[in-house]
Amino acid sequence: MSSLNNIMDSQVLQAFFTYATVVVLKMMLMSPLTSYFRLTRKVFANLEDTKLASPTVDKKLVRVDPHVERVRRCHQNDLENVILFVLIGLLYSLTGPELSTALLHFRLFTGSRIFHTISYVGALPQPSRFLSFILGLLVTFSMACRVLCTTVL
Ligand SMILES: N[C@@H](CCC(=O)N[C@@H](CS)C(=O)NCC(=O)O)C(=O)O
Repeated sequence: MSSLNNIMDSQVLQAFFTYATVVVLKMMLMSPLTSYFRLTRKVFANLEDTKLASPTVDKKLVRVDPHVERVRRCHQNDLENVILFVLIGLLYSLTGPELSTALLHFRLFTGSRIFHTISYVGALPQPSRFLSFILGLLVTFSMACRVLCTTVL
């Protein structure tokens, strides 16, 4: 129990919890954002959902809209990247990295995912989205290398 307390006292772990929560909260925002676009653009995924916008069930409201699909793809991309960051980041935090190095990793990843969302939802010109995606991927990769170096070597 006392070793668990020692682990929880780690500044790196506390920083990781903070940044992981920020990036997960950002990802959680994508669902309400999708709903916002569905309601304002009257675009629904299921027949029964159309009643949210029209008094009767309306088949015409079940359709695909480019704006809704853009937000959905952005959410999907978060799922492909944020979950890996949370998993690898936790292992990385347990390897005892320098606080400054760990903070650099966590901040770069969080910033890259926020910028990825802005560039995707805002349809900014490429390579803005690509660069933010690759930065986040490299950060996760760097943390994974540290985990493997600590455990294998
Ligand atoms: N699953 C992704 C893998 C590659 C990736 O994540 N690329 C970034 C930078 S171009 C992206 O934002 N892809 C758009 C997307 O996932 O919808 C894809 O199909 O594009």
